Amino acid sequence: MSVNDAKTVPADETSRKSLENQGLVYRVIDDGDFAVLAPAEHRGFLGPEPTDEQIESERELLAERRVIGVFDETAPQPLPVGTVMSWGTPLTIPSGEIPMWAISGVTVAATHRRRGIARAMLEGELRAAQNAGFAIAGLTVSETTIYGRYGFEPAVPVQRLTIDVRRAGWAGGNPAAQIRFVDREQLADDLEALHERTRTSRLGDIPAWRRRWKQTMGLTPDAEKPRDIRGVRATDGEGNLVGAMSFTLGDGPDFQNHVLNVRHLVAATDDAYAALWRFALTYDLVGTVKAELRPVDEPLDWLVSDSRGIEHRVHDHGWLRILNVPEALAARPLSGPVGVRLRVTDPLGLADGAWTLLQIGGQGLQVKPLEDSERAEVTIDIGALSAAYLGAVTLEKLAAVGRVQGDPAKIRELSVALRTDSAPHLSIWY
Ligand SMILES: CC(=O)SCCNC(=O)CCNC(=O)[C@H](O)C(C)(C)COP(=O)(O)OP(=O)(O)OC[C@H]1O[C@@H](n2cnc3c(N)ncnc32)[C@H](O)[C@@H]1OP(=O)(O)O
Repeated sequence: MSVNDAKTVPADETSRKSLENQGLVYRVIDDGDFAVLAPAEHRGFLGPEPTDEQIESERELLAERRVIGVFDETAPQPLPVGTVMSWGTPLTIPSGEIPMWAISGVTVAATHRRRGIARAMLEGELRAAQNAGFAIAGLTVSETTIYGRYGFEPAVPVQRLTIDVRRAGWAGGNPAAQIRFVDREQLADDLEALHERTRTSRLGDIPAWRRRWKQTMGLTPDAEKPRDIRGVRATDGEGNLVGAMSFTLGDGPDFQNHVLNVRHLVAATDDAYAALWRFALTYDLVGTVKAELRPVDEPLDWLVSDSRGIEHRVHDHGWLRILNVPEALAARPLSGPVGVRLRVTDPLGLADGAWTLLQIGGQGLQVKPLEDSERAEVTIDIGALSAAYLGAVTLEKLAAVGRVQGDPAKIRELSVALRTDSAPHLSIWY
């Protein structure tokens, strides 16, 4: 299925029936219902009631997505009591891209919580995605405790950096790229262009959308303090755009120690990367630089004089859920020769099975069903396999906590095969 066709996928019949048994209506929402969707979603994420202008500004994005609402027709307000949206998107993997079913905007009204509405919506999304031919689903989460039960696990970690700039110092020389301030509209365009140019070199990243960059630059009606947001672009010797950074400057303990918060930093060249960081770390009257959603293999430590001036806090960010094991594994090249009989367990019964994985020479991976699954050499649950899919966690580590069982030599063989050249990095929320 093309990634663009997700919007036409109908509401899942099993979830529709299970919610109907509770007197609830589960259905795909169309353009006419967007006026009630945005208020329900804002309420679900503990935000204020959106203005008409905000609802209108979200309409364009919602129109591109498959939106599900759960309605309680006895409720005095017409707002859905459950929401979820999804769309097809390319996910960067070692060989290029795989179509992914992205899920977002999962909310259940506080009046209807803990009676299985989210479970029905999530299981409905996974069945719909699988029926539509997607081999993998993904999401980013508000809480880490919600999605493991559906077979999702963190597969793309990121880190938060807090930099004491005076202690860290700058040791990265004088990069050639020129840094110049630009207005917010220009920087939204620059971030969009650079993200699209570079995302296929970041395992685990996905395309963004226009509204994402407008939000980053404070150009949507819900923006708080948009005038605090500044932007710089980096250009190379020929004047080509090679990097961009949006940031805010906040108060620190005193006037000489402001805090520079990096909202987004993207570079298409190593020189632009160094130039943007040098700009941030040598900003007059700034004592601390903070940055979120940075790659865990960020080379910044090697550009400063004292790497202990940089605090790293690694945390989960991109969560994946494989829906079709043979297709997901065959889509990404494994490193080196492999011959492993693998059994995958899946509590939801969507992707379980047993296969022989064979890769010899340059022929690519052959995945054949294993007749007698008892003969599997390695057994792994679907969440653990999803976590290891882009190489962020080794199977040895997952075996140490009981998520993988079997012959240690075969576990190691498959673990080595799943290794990737770089750490995955998802640079946006979705
Ligand atoms: C991809 C995204 O959109 S991430 C955003 C998620 N949404 C939010 O954080 C908004 C605020 N929270 C909510 O709207 C709701 O509380 C939701 C969506 C998280 C849960 O909705 P509910 O309808 O109450 O969940 P539901 O009753 O279906 O519970 C299903 C299971 O999840 C568990 N669960 C539900 N919420 C949570 C939670 N916050 N933390 C841990 N477990 C949870 C339930 O205990 C239940 O467990 P079980 O079936 O394994 O026994």
